Amino acid sequence: MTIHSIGLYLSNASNKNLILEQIISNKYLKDHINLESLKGLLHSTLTINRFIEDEIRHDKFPIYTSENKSLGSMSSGQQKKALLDYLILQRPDYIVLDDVYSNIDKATQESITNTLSQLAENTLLIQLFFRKRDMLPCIKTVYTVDENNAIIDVQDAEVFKTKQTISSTNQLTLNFPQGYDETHADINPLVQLNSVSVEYIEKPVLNKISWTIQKGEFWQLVGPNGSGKSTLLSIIIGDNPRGYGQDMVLFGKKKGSGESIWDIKRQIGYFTPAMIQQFTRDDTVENMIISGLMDSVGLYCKPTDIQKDIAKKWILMLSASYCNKSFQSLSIGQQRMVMVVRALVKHPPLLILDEPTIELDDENSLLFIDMINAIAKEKKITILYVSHRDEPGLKPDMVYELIPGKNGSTGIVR
Ligand SMILES: Nc1ncnc2c1ncn2[C@@H]1O[C@H](COP(=O)(O)OP(=O)(O)OP(=O)(O)O)[C@@H](O)[C@H]1O
Repeated sequence: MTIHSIGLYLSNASNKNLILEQIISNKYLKDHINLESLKGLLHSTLTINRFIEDEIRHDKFPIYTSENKSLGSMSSGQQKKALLDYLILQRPDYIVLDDVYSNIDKATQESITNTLSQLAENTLLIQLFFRKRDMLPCIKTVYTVDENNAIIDVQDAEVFKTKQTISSTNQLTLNFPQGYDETHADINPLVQLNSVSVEYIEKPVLNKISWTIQKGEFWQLVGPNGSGKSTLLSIIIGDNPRGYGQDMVLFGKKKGSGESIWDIKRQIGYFTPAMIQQFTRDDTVENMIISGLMDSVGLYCKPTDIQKDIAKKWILMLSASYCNKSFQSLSIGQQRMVMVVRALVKHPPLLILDEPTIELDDENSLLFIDMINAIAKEKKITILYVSHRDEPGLKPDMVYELIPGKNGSTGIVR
């Protein structure tokens, strides 16, 4: 039997989780392929989260590597790779791949492409993807899904590839509310790390990292999976106890000189896509932005008129159409723009964006990149951007690269 792998090209308006559920229960694709009585497995962060819950609750560790004895102790890219290896060993009839390349470094992406191309010879692959360039070469047929989760087009993959991809308009002009950077005009450098080394139990991760981040710079932090990018961010943000005792000057204060974790957090606007899952209440865009002034998830006290006024100015900067809208009613791309504004509203000198374009579709990622470029152009807020993806159109001033080694990763500026 010849097996033809298929791709589902989604936009952010479609309900991916519902589609995944319906594929596995043989409802979604039943007019096209019969999956009944076939053994199917799901490669997704949803599956990773379920395995990690099992590790915590039931002490079960079926997925491990020579380096990591549990999924929970792996970096996000390592988790996705380890899950894929594990699923392949289960010899399923088909695997549903949910945004398979996100969080994965470039070298691993290549090896995954090769592995899946071979696997596709005798296993059905069903790939869900948001970005056209993410389509696996072994995909033969592409189903385009609309905002109501309906399949609106079935095309040969070669024909699909030739369809024009949306290109950036670069039309976004942002008029930032006045004085948004007043409170931190004279702090420079913002971050100075002097020979910072970090290890987890007997496992060196960072090796003598020295890095200075000046006001107004736009940095991209890169490095392969497991090289320590998240660890380095958590040291700067103040979320990692291994930051204590390190030689660092953060926002003009030497680490250990009596600063509180909140002193540091006040200076940083932080956004990573996983944060959106914490905001389940149907809040207005205005309340979401005001909650950024308080560093809280949701709003627990009545906002003052001044706070409402500040939020309004920021909403108008994005678009008047966001006024009085509920956050949940926005597209994912719009939600992410609101989340960046939420991170900016307290006037942080430093904005950290951790894999911000994951799961954004072609259109929304362009919108998002336009916004980051507009913020960077102002040169008022320092940006630290972490991503494995080269986004055409995104132009960081400098790149800090972590290079893994036996004693942990070292860093170079390039
Ligand atoms: N809690 C932990 N216990 C043990 N090891 C850990 C823990 N957290 C991270 N590590 C290890 O530290 C290393 C660096 O992980 P980190 O998440 O910082 O990497 P990363 O560069 O962000 O990776 P990715 O690109 O996959 O997100 C990895 O090898 C990981 O296994």
